[in-house]
Amino acid sequence: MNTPAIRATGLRKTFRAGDGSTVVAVDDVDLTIAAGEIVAFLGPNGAGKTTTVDMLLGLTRPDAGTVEVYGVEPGAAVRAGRVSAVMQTGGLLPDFTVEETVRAIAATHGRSDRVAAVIERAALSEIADRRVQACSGGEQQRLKFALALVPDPDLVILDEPTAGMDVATRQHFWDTMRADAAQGRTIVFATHYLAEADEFAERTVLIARGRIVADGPTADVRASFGGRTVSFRPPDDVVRPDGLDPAWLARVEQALTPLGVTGVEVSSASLEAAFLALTGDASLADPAPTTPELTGATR
Ligand SMILES: Nc1ncnc2c1ncn2[C@@H]1O[C@H](COP(=O)(O)OP(=O)(O)OP(=O)(O)O)[C@@H](O)[C@H]1O
Repeated sequence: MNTPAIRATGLRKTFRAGDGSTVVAVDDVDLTIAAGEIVAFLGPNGAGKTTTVDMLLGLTRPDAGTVEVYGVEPGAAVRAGRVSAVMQTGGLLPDFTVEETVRAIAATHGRSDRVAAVIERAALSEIADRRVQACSGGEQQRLKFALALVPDPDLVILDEPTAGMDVATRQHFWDTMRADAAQGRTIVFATHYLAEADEFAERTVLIARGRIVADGPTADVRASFGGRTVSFRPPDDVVRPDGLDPAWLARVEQALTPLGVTGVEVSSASLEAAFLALTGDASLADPAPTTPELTGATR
């Protein structure tokens, strides 16, 4: 069998909180990621995503457990240019231009040949001469992404990669990621955007309070916990500014089809429903839809 990109077993990390108590940030995490997978590491704030990513990259030493990246310890994999990361924090030099930043990092890797390619890949050509301090949050994020691509790594680990990006930039970012994955790059990204996991990851690892609570194909994670949702659009004449006609609703409960309901759709429950069921975290719920729609969940 091919060596997995990541093999982590029994990972555990605790921190001492300000009040002297112990916080278990990561609690007995086992994770194996095969080469070429796109994996979302999904969890609410404080779930343990960053701490896990730090351990996968060798930035933090686990209290217990082991991590191998392509069969070697993470630091060695990083030094060999096989893995790189886009982290939430981490400095860019404000007075450098975008291109100077890429050149400086490329030089440290001995990969000055990669400068033009990564600038193009991260869609930075138009702002190559812009100083970092004048770049927007999303542009800085793209620059970090470019820096991560400099060593042409087999594995890219991204911690909240699209934070600060607008919709179009985010879309372009993921198109690039997908193209890279199609060529065999392994991509692991931490996110608390459910939609991003749903749309871009083949596999979702759901983490809550330091523990993995679900791990599988994203569609399965979505389907296995949320039951089924039936949604349909009501006829126009029962839609009111403040909602749906309650008398009509009562009749709908008695019988659906004779009431002129069209466009009935049966779809899997959202990943969000799975997330809420598994983590009990309501902070990630989408706002209520503005278009009146009826939905009913069944088990
Ligand atoms: N250096 C530290 N000292 C003390 N506690 C820490 C430290 N780093 C992390 N923690 C705690 O460990 C837990 C997990 O944090 P972590 O940053 O890994 O979560 P996360 O899932 O990445 O969250 P977010 O989405 O907010 O980035 C949290 O309770 C956090 O407060």
